[in-house]
Amino acid sequence: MAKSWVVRAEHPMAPDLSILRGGASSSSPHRDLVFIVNPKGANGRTGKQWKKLLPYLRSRLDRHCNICESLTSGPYHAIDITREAIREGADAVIAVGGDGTLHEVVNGFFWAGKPVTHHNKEAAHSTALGLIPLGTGSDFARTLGWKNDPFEAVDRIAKGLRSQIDVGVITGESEDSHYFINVADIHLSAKAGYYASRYKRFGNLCYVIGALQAFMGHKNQDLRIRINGGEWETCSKVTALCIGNAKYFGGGMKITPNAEPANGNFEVVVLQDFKWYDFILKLHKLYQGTHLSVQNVTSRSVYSIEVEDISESGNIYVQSDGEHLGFLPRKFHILPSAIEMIR
Ligand SMILES: Nc1ncnc2c1ncn2[C@@H]1O[C@H](COP(=O)(O)OP(=O)(O)OP(=O)(O)O)[C@@H](O)[C@H]1O
Repeated sequence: MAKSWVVRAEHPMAPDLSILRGGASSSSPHRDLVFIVNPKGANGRTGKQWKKLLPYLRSRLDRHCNICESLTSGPYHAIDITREAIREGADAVIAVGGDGTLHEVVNGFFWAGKPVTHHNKEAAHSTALGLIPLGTGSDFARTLGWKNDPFEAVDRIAKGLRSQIDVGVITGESEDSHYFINVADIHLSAKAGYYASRYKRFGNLCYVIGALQAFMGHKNQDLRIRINGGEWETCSKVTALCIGNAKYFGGGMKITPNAEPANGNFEVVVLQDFKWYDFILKLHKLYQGTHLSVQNVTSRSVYSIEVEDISESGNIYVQSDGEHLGFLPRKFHILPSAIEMIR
C-alpha cells in the first residue's frame, strides 16, 4: 500500500548520532558524515549493495572523516535522522537509496517551514546534502549525469565539492509545507506513481504496471492554474501536469527536459487531451525528452504555480519525487539555492 504524506510529526525513535555528540564537529579537523541508508530500497538491493560498498567507503574516507551509518527503520525515519544530524552539526547528510529516501532527507533539512540549523547558531558551516543513488528509479541522479555507480558516488563525497541547488515547496489548504527536489506531478502520472509503488518488487517494470492500472477509469480533467501569482487560467482536458526542478521521473522518462536544479525556476510541462494510444505512439519521445514539440504538450519556466481542480472532485492525485502526497488543490514555489549539495 502506498504511504501517505499526511503524517509528518517527528518520529519518536531518536537516531543514534552519538559519534557527532562526541564533539568532533567543533574540535576535530575531520568531517562528520552521516550516511542514511534505506536497507529496504530497491526491493532490498540497497541494503546488500551498501554492505559491499562499506569497505571501499571506509578506505576512501576514514582518514579524513567521522563516518556515522544510520539505517532507517521505516518510512519517514530518514527525515528525523537528517534533522538530528543537522542540529548536531554534521558536515553532510548522505542519502543512500532511491528518490524516496532522497526526498525524505531533503524534507529533513526543514522543520515548521524553516531550514533546520546547527544547535550552535554561530557555527560557520552548513550541512550539505549528499547522495549515493541505489534505488529502483534513482531519477534525480540522471539529471546530474551521474552513472549508476556507487563507487563513483563515494569518490564525489571524498572530494566534497559543494554547489547550491533549488528546492520546491508545496503547500496545501491546511497542511505544513512539503519539499521536493526532483519532479512534482499531478493527475495521471501521479496516479500511476501511486500504483507503481505497490510493484517495486518488479524493478523498473513497476512504472509500466502502475501506468496500465492508472489508465483504467482515467478521465482528462479541466484544471485552473495560476502562474507566478498572475491571473487564473483554465487548462482544459489535462492528462498530466508536471513541475520539474530536475528532468526525469518514472524510471527514466525525461518529462521536464529543460529543468535545471540550480536556475531558480521550475519547468512546468502540461500534457492535454492525451488518449491511451497517444502514450503508445509518443512514449519514446517522452523518454528522450523530445515531446515538447508534440501537439497538446506545452512547457513554461515558472517560479510558482497554483493548481486547482475545477470540478472540486478531491480525487486528482499529486505526487512529489515519486511519493504520493495527496490531492489537489496545491501551490508550488521554488526556494532558490536552498541547499548545498555535494556534486
Ligand atoms: N526500513 C524501511 N522499511 C521499509 N520502507 C522503508 C524503510 N526505510 C525507508 N523506507 C521507505 O522506502 C521508500 C522507498 O525507498 P527508496 O526510494 O530508497 O527506494 P526505491 O523506491 O526502490 O527507489 P526509487 O524511489 O528511486 O524508485 C521510501 O520512500 C521510504 O519511505
